[in-house]
Amino acid sequence: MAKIIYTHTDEAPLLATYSFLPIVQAYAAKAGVEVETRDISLAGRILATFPENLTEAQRIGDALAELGELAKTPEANIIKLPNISASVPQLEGAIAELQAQGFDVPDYDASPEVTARYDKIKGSAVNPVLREGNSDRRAPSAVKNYARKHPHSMGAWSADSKTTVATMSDNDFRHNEQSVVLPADDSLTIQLVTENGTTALKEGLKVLEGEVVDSTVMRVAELDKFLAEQIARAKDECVLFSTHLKATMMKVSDPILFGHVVRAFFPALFEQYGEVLAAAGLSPNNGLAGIINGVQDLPERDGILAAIEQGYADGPRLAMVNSDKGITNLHVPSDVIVDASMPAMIRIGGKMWGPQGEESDTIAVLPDSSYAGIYQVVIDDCKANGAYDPTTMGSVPNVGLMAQKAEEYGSHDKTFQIAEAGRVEVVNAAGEVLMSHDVAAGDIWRACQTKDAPIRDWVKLAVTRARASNTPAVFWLDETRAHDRNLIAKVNEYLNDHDTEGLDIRILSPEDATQLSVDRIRRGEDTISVTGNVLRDYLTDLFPILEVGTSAKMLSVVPLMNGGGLFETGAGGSAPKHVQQLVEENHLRWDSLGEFLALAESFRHEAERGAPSAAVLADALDKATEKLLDEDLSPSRRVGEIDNRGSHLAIARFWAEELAAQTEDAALAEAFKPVAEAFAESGDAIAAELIELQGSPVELGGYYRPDADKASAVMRPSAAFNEILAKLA
Ligand SMILES: NC(=O)C1=CN([C@@H]2O[C@H](COP(=O)(O)OP(=O)(O)OC[C@H]3O[C@@H](n4cnc5c(N)ncnc54)[C@H](OP(=O)(O)O)[C@@H]3O)[C@@H](O)[C@H]2O)C=CC1
Ligand SMILES: O=C(O)CCC(=O)C(=O)O
Ligand SMILES: [Mg+2]
Repeated sequence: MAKIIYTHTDEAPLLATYSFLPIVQAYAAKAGVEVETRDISLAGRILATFPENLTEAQRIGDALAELGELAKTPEANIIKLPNISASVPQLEGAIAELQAQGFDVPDYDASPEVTARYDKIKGSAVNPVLREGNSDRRAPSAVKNYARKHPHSMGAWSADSKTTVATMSDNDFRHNEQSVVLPADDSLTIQLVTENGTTALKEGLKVLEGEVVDSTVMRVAELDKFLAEQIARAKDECVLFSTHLKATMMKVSDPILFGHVVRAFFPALFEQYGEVLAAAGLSPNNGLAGIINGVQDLPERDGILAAIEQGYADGPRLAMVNSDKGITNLHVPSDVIVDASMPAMIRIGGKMWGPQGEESDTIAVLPDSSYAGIYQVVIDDCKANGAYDPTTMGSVPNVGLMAQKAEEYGSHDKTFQIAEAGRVEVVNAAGEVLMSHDVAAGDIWRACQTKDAPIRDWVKLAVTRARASNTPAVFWLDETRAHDRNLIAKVNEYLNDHDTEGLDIRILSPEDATQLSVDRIRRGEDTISVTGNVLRDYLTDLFPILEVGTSAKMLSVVPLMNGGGLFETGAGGSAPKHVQQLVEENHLRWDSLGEFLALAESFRHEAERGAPSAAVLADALDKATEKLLDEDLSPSRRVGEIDNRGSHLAIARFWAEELAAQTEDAALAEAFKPVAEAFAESGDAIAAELIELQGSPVELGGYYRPDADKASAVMRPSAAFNEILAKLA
């Protein structure tokens, strides 16, 4: 039997799964397609890591490792929902919850060995394992048409907006980059050479012929100087200070950068109490909230809290995550994540929220300048020409290089905070020094690898998409960056392997590519962005959020390099604030459009492998999705209106109608006739019921690991709806 794996993840997408998966399983079974789940949630991954701490009954297998292997085989057909890439505060929260639920998992800092095991679960630990292919993310035409007909709100931009991006002009990752292309398979050593001797930071790093390896360093003395300047500048210019990092995906480097921002904002706190905080194990890398919670029992508590208050008083106004609750940009490193936070700011006219809940211009600090410039181009364009118009604007789909832990994605085990001044060298097996950087104590040094096969595959995917959509494609590569120069040479070479006759394919720096793309979207023209991994992440939130209001509506396909398919649902994350709304008022505004789009592609993939009924399911689902968009039945943000469950009802109903009406597969039509009839009879009443039940708090029995029965009861509250699905059993 054909088999699709549907991932069990976290937060809002997990809750949506409790409602949607039973529908999918019931419908797919009729077409001979089995849909199984695998638990890759943060809680599940923690439990799978510590079997020896659990009872026999509590143990679960390592589903991520299993799917990682599956992704390398032609059999793979995986639907991947967004999952938590946990920061340390999130990881500690999940551990505490599991302990309270009776799982005897150790504390994060129980021992260095335990911390090392947890660090493998931390941050972006799922996506790089499953993404054994490059990425193809775009807004399908039904979604673009919907946005043109029902434009989302866009804040106004004013020419005198003081919002700006601040980034380093030297001494950062971008400016210190060195890059080599390996002439043959090799084994590398990364070593720190100091006056006291040589220490290996990493040995036996296997590399393949044609692989691009780069290394770089962020010099923290210069970083601190830069941050102090930006804090003073925000105060002078009376704008909010905000910082936008990726402490989740860039799990080693970016929490350290975040910690520097916290220190820079509260200099007196760290000058006076730095040692006390360090002795109490409280690191600024994990945010202000951890420090405030952690000092409650210390004798220095009052002085420390006063120093924090003094920091707020002395500094500029800080951008807020939740001004009602006093949660600032610096409270938790995973609250403000650059890919989603910068577009959200741009969408509302270059504003963030200040301490009094006021909308305000901001200096957006992105310390490393590798990619920060693209946002300044967009901001300048909006200042000059006003906000974009979703009813007329073109689209910027993306072809992203990410397979086999390409570029920054794979840097985690090659990122080091330098203990002692000296020189970091990358040395090959023959003892030759390939790259070398002088470093000071505290500097952040990192290396990245990009294998040749994924680069070839990426170029091919770009040409394929340019041809299929008859759209110009731009490689966003910067000839003043060492890594990008190596990539440009490869792109030029590999383009020769393809028929590019009549295609418009260019290579431009990220800033020039942004300018070209925004000029074209204003004219209603589309431009494919072909980018490395970080820009893939940034652009697949930026353009969708501007074009269609959210990255939830993206089709996000990963053609796996060994022939399987990974179908991601949307391009956004797990939207923690949606869970809060469900718990408080029983309304889930998660939009499952990404799931609908991914599922159709996954069925199609199954059909190509010999399950013809799956193609019928796919086509009917796509038609149902179009109808759902047409009739505006996506979840509303407000309680008392259609939510995630109501939109699942709509998709189930339209999908059944389409299946009953089609003539390609008589058995399927027959099977779905009674279902369509049942929906015709009671669908409207169920829709009303799903709205009426909203308004009061609900109990899920856990945040990271909700109780399955409780979550299912909340997400499948309509007996009438459940009975209709039961007809298919
Ligand atoms: N692929 C993956 O696995 C990814 C995982 N993540 C993880 O997700 C978590 C949250 O990250 P964050 O940066 O806040 O990003 P999110 O995308 O989760 O949230 C940002 C905002 O995007 C909007 N949004 C995104 N998806 C949907 C959807 N399906 N339905 C409705 N609205 C949506 C919401 O905006 P609004 O409420 O304004 O409508 C939401 O508040 C983190 O743990 C992060 O690590 C992040 C990105 C990708
Ligand atoms: O892997 C992650 O942490 C986030 C990934 C992400 O944001 C994306 O793929 O768009
Ligand atoms: Mg992203």
